[in-house]
Amino acid sequence: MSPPGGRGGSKVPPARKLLCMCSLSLCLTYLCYSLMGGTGPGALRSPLNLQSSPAALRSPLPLQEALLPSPTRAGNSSRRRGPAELAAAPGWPRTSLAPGEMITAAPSGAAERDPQESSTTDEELSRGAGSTTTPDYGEQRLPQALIIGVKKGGTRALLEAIRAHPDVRAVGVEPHFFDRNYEKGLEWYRNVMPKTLEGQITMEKTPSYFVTNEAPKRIHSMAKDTKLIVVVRNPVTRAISDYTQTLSKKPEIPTFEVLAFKNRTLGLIDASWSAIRIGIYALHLENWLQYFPLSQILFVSGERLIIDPAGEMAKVQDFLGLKRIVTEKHFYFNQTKGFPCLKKPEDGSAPRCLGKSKGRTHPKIDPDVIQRLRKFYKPFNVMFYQMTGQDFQWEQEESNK
Ligand SMILES: Nc1ncnc2c1ncn2[C@@H]1O[C@H](COP(=O)(O)OS(=O)(=O)O)[C@@H](OP(=O)(O)O)[C@H]1O
Repeated sequence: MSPPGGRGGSKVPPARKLLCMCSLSLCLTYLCYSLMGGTGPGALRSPLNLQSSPAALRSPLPLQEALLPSPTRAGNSSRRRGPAELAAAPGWPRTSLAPGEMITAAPSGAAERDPQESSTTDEELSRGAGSTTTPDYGEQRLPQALIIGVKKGGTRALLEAIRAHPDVRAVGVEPHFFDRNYEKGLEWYRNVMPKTLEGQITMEKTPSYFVTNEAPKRIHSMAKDTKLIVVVRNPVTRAISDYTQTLSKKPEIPTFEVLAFKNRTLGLIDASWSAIRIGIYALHLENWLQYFPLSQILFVSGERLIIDPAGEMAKVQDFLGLKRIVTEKHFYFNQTKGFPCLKKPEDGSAPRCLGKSKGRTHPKIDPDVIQRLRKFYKPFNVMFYQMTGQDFQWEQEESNK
């Protein structure tokens, strides 16, 4: 049985596909128009019934190209040979965490720091680079693979799991190079990276790259063969998670229900609110496809990363051309946390769950608002499935509730 998030999960007849592509192309155009202020900034009623909008007459985005059948993933056929081939130790990683990193040793309750919660400073970056997982040899290299999003998708869980691989070295903090720190230059970026041996992959994660307009071009100009990983999650749940994070820092903000609408009586969703906008994955992906072929982007299901972390990690390792070393043996389900955690490493340190800013309890949201948001996202989700060739089954997931 192929997993719900797996490639080729949706078979759509060509004629329907074309029809779907056309209507979704129009609705994406309308969305761009709306965001640019065509109907008031970010105000959207329903993308599908606005195809007669003047903006729909011109389609700025080469969607046909994006919707072509996807080629075979480049990474699958070119497995890397790193030091792990020679010394593949089963069990938990030889990697250790930097002081102050956000993964906590569960029983000790040690201080955690979530880089997403606060801006990363230069000082933190240089500390992070030197001490994450790196012995004091090798070279600092620019990353060959990036986790580019999405915010609240499960990016931290994915990074920590892939860091368990001996052929991967990653920065613990988020460098935000391609959005906030680009003017500092590539040498600054390289200096943020841990040292690696020949054959090891350097990685970082900064979830805001996925929604940064300039990021694809910038990454492409650094290295056009950079492998990109996007962890996606049901956009409605993602929006609530995003809101929950903001609420934890600013308890005085209005309710989710208030922020979600431009005009609640008219049912106008406020797509200019970042919590909503980030979840329009098709819109952002279109930007990446101007620079990178689909075969260079791996989409990981945030939902499956929780229910089957080893399954998703197999796909990630294949994509990166790595031997499958991170397997089910590395995970256990922690009942208290309610999430999978990394098993006790062989060096005797404690098992590792993500910190308390991951897996927060979400506030209860008015079911009508949730319903309205589902309707809002549905056409964009369908478009995203078409573009990626993967059905993430968010609609099915919702109808089961
Ligand atoms: N193993 C494990 N442990 C804890 N949490 C997990 C795990 N796997 C995925 N998740 C989900 O990750 C969500 C946070 O996503 P990110 O790490 O991308 O957030 S951030 O953008 O870096 O702030 C977080 O969202 P919330 O549940 O809304 O807090 C989790 O649902």
